[in-house]
Amino acid sequence: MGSGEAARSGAAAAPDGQQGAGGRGRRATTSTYQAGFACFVGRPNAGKSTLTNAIVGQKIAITSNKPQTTRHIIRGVLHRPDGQLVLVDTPGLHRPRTLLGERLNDLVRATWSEVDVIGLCIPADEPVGRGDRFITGELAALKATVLAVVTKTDLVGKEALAKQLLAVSELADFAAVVPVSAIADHQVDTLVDVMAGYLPDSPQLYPDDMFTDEPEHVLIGELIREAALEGVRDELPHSIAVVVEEIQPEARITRIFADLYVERTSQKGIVIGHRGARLKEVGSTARAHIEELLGTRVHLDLHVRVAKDWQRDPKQLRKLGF
Ligand SMILES: Nc1nc2c(ncn2[C@@H]2O[C@H](COP(=O)(O)OP(=O)(O)OP(=O)(O)O)[C@@H](O)[C@H]2O)c(=O)[nH]1
Repeated sequence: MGSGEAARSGAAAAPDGQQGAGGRGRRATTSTYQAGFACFVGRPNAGKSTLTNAIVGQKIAITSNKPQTTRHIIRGVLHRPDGQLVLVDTPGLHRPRTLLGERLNDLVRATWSEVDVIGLCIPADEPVGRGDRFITGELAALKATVLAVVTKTDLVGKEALAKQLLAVSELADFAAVVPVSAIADHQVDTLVDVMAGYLPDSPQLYPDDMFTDEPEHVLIGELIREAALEGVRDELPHSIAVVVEEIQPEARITRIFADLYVERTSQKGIVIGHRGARLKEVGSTARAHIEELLGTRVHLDLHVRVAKDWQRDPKQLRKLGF
């Protein structure tokens, strides 16, 4: 798979240094600088966002226990003395039912074709299934090196994990199969080492102090959306979009004006809550996270608006940034 390295499998199989010189995705045998792009793919809920966060060590991608909450591509830059691993976060590939679904799939494929290393995430606690086979097939034609990452290993015992590693390694000729638990912080560093080993020789891609190249307003929008979804995911799983209209930095405070879009008037009530209690809570939760992100005090002005059936309307989708 990928650039044709010898296939490796087995727990935490690391790429070795004996695979010849040069070429994309080859491990350098010297102390050269390696940098490149990587992403995690996998079925919804496989643990991609949680793993990305664990690696970058910053709350940049939104996670939830409901599928398909990751919408924007968010990069995290991991700085190492010998290189840079740039993580790109993608939504899950899924059967498109709406225009939003189709756009998301296009976005996913576009990302896949631009990265050097892809980690296919398969949870340790769920059997390898049709979805995993489908994604594996889609990955086969790419130039990237593909690793399998068996996620959530804290949820299973040793024996079940061994079986899962075997089942996963039988799916395809992965460059490596790495078991990992982002939540228990088990093997996360090993995974990074393995991924970094497949990056091409390259000059530094981003300055040392850069952790993400996502525009501030997108990150802020994600933090607001995450806060707004808290507790109402069952009622409105994919019906909330956020547009940050204005960010005004002042001497001691940053003023942020944002609109929260729902699809129907009935949903507006859910988001606002009794006498505005929920919206107030959403505002203070989001504000705390934004203050952390920006390192300043924040005044957050939230408005809830209805954009009828925005998921199906191309004009609305464009306006909402899709
Ligand atoms: N126990 C355990 N749970 C995990 C681990 N990693 C992720 N989870 C949980 O699995 C659920 C899904 O995780 P996400 O990181 O949102 O999954 P995702 O693949 O990004 O999901 P989509 O955005 O839907 O594609 C969340 O409830 C996480 O808390 C892990 O290592 N151990």
